[in-house]
Amino acid sequence: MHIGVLTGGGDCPGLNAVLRSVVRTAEKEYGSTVVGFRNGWRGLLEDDAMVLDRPVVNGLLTRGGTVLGSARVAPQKLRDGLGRMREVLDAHGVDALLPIGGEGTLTAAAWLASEGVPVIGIPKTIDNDIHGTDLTFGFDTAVSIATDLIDRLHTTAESHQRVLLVEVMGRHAGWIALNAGLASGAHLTITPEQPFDIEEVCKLVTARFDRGHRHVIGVVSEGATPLPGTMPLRDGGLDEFGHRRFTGVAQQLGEELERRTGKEVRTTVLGHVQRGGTPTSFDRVLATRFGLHAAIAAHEGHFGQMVALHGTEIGLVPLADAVRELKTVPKSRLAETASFTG
Ligand SMILES: Nc1ncnc2c1ncn2[C@@H]1O[C@H](COP(=O)(O)OP(=O)(O)OP(=O)(O)O)[C@@H](O)[C@H]1O
Ligand SMILES: O=P(O)(O)OC[C@H]1O[C@](O)(CO)[C@@H](O)[C@@H]1O
Ligand SMILES: [Mg+2]
Repeated sequence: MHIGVLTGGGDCPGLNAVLRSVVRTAEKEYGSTVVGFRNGWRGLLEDDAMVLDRPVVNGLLTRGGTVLGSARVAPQKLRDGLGRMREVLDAHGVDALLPIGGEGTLTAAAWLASEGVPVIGIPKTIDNDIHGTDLTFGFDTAVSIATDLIDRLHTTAESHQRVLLVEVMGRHAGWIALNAGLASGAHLTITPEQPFDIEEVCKLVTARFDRGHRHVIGVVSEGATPLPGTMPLRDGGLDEFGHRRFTGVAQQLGEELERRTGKEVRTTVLGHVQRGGTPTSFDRVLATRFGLHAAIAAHEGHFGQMVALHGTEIGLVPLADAVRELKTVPKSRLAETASFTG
């Protein structure tokens, strides 16, 4: 069998580990071969391919990023390019395509599957917002990095009796904020799932200083929004791929908080450091198991499916189900943070 792979969307720790795992399994267990398409779907449209064999993937287990490169392509371009993508897959003799990506890449994969292309999806994203799988690889690394950095902010916040707000990634889902907030003992966590009330935030901050505490740490998802009518948030419009352009919610919240409470506020935006560097051992293992099971599923012909973590086991779920909606943080998980707020 000849397997095609590509990595789409934002890069994330563990992508290279998946590539290594797919190649090792395909070659060693089945005597199969693997071709990689560069820069996500663009590589398939432009026939930009590279051989992926064991010498190429040696040493990739611990390396962040993706040796295949990643890119975003306007969905309409993909839809217009279906014929071209089929030609390229045929020209390479690809029997199964394994797209590795977030909800966007997997939505494209589900659509290709519905058009009869033999596809098996592999879920990746630091955001952990893919349905049908308990976790995606990259998430554990992102939470670990964010936790470590927030830990470091506690000391400065205390020394200066400041409010320190930390903006973490999370466009639609607050998983990183929730977990990094709990792990680092944050006093306040704000996620996209629950619009915040600036009045409540001010009360929490004032009450904490009144109780004699010397600092406040707040974790804010980049996609958080204020309750309508409570405070303004600049509108950045949409980018060419239809994603909302962020304008720095934590910074704007911080300015408003400082104005209303008189407390000194500083904001740190963690940004892409959350996606960089080597994956944690957890993500190395999850990525390796996803790659292994996707290669097995390809050889068994389970097309139109996505590999997924269920408890401790790796299973398969229909791609169409996985991309129907995003997995956001449920109210019950948000409620769990109540005891640690303030
Ligand atoms: N609705 C869609 N239909 C077809 N293709 C899509 C669709 N949404 C996204 N894609 C394709 O998938 C690519 C990657 O999507 P996106 O930029 O949302 O990243 P992702 O895979 O969701 O990863 P992440 O969100 O973790 O960065 C897009 O550039 C586009 O080519
Ligand atoms: O790297 P870019 O294109 O700025 O994308 C950033 C987005 O990608 C992610 O890191 C992964 O989906 C999001 O958390 C973030 O909103
Ligand atoms: Mg996405």
